Amino acid sequence: MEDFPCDVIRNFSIIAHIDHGKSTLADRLLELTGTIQKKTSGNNQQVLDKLKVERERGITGLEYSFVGLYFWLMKCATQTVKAQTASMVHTVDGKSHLLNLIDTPGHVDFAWEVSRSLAACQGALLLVDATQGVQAQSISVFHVAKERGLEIIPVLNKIDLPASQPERIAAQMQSTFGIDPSNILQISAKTGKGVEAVLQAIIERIPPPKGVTDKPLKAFLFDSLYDRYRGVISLINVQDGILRKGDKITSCHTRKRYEVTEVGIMHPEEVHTGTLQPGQVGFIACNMKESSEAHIGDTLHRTGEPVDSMPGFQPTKAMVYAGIFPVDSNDFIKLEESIKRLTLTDRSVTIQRESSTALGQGCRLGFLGTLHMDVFRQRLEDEYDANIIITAPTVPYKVIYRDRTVMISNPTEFPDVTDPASKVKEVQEPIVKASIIHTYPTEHLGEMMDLCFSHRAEDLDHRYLDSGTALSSRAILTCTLPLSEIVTDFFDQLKGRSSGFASFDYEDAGYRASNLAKMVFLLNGKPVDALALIVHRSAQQNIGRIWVKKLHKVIPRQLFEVPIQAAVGKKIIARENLSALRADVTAGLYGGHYERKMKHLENQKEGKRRMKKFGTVELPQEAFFDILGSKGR
Ligand SMILES: Nc1nc2c(ncn2[C@@H]2O[C@H](COP(=O)(O)OP(=O)(O)OP(=O)(O)O)[C@@H](O)[C@H]2O)c(=O)[nH]1
Repeated sequence: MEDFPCDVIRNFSIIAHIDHGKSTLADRLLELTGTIQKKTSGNNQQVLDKLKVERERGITGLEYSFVGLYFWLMKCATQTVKAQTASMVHTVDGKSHLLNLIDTPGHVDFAWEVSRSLAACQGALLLVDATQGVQAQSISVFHVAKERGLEIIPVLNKIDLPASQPERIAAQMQSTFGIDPSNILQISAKTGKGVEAVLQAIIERIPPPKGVTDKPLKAFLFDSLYDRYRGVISLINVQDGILRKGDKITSCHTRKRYEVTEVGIMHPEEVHTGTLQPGQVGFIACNMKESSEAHIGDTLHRTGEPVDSMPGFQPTKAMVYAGIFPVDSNDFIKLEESIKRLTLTDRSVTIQRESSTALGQGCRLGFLGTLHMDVFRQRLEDEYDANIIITAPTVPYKVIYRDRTVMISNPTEFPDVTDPASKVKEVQEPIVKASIIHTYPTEHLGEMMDLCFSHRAEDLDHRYLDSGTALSSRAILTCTLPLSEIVTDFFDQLKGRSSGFASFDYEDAGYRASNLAKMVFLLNGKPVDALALIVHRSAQQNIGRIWVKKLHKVIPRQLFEVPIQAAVGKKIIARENLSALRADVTAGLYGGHYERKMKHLENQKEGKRRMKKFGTVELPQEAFFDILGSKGR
């Protein structure tokens, strides 16, 4: 490893949308540098695309679609299990260079990890499919890369396909990213055409890392894998100093100490080198037992020689919460054990025990986003054979009291904001900045805008990405949306309304005041106090989310979504508008799981009795709304 000082090292990643050819390009780079053998025709397995679930489902090669997107995100989530980082050596004019390809998850559910893995790079290839054009996910990752000062090498892929339109897509890249079309490389990762020029550009355009050998050891942890036998394997980038096998190291974040038992590079399989020099990228094993100990963005130093940690360390924060309950309550212990084992490999999930009157004992889990949640649920079912119900996802709310601020992630912890003694000043909800890129705007633009407005969009804007004819051009629509609006059915609706021709992405945009209302309604004839979050208003209808406050014994403490057939004024609704107040409980439980639980309970006498009471909610004439926290709306 001493043969590779900083000036011959290049650390880079590939930013690409699903199926734009990231794995194929990575394979070509590995082949051209002699890191792996050129494939024989019968062996088409991609080296860096190893994820089992993807192989089993034959996802690679799927046309761009939401199904593909789903599985691709699934891969992103499980990249915490298998990262795709590889080192290769490329010799130009007799001078050997060490090129480290560092993988980045491509979705903003993992925004923090994207930003951290890019922090280990000095450059990135921005890979765009010359038949598909720019997609929403690439834009947000591009901006993160740009903010970090990375050198971007734009690459157009799949130019071998007859449907490719390199000039048009290059113009799109110019208008979206401000890239000069003459800097764009045109390649076919499949046939290998133009890939040699990519290697050359990596060496010529990307600056080398700056590291100093005789400074104290400073290593940056950017990813980790979990190995059943060896525990956590951390992927690191040595910033300064030399890391050796046997070194005693300390984590800046946890202050825990470890002894380095293995050091090496991914080439692309693990190759033990015994040391890693400044600027180099590789793996270490150091008896870390749980993934939660390997904090992405952590700095490691030699024990007794402290260094400044990388700036801005933030632990991952959960943005979407849901309760997971066993269908059969006797299975709780087994379920909890499975969840704990699964979180060993996915450090970003938070767990808390929870119990519900109707659903029994369960766990409340926090996820980075809804897709992360779906991936976790699917893995729990597939890998641990768990038979579960998952409740409607909720987001964390910020309750601002006169003297303090409290984060609430469980509706049951919601304070009684209607009680003046509660001293609640305002309730805020998380919002995101959303981008939707879609084709055929003449047909779909109105639909997309409608969809956004019906989900409480604000600051809506749109512009065209290229100057094609109105029928074939692409447009980007941006707006702010409450996160709670996209945790339920936003993806499905987007897919339906755009006929699959839209890509969607979002990033965290802080919190804003939300509309909470107090109401009283009748449930099976009995008055029930409730809190409603008015999520959508129009002259004809108001959609409210209701938290049942004084719980009727039989109702699980869940969030209900109800259409309320009444107009709501700013402060209190006029009584005469409160006709035909009828609301059906529509989303008490998430997806098809609700029916499964019902079915299961139907087999139990007691359950039958319990579930029967899940009926129609009647809002009486006397129902009233007192909107709180409506500042600025
Ligand atoms: N014709 C053609 N097909 C390509 C090219 N590059 C990739 N493909 C095909 O496009 C599909 C997707 O390529 P991948 O390399 O798996 O794409 P990816 O970006 O890694 O996709 P994910 O792994 O799902 O993120 C595969 O069927 C490839 O064979 C190319 O240059 N030309």
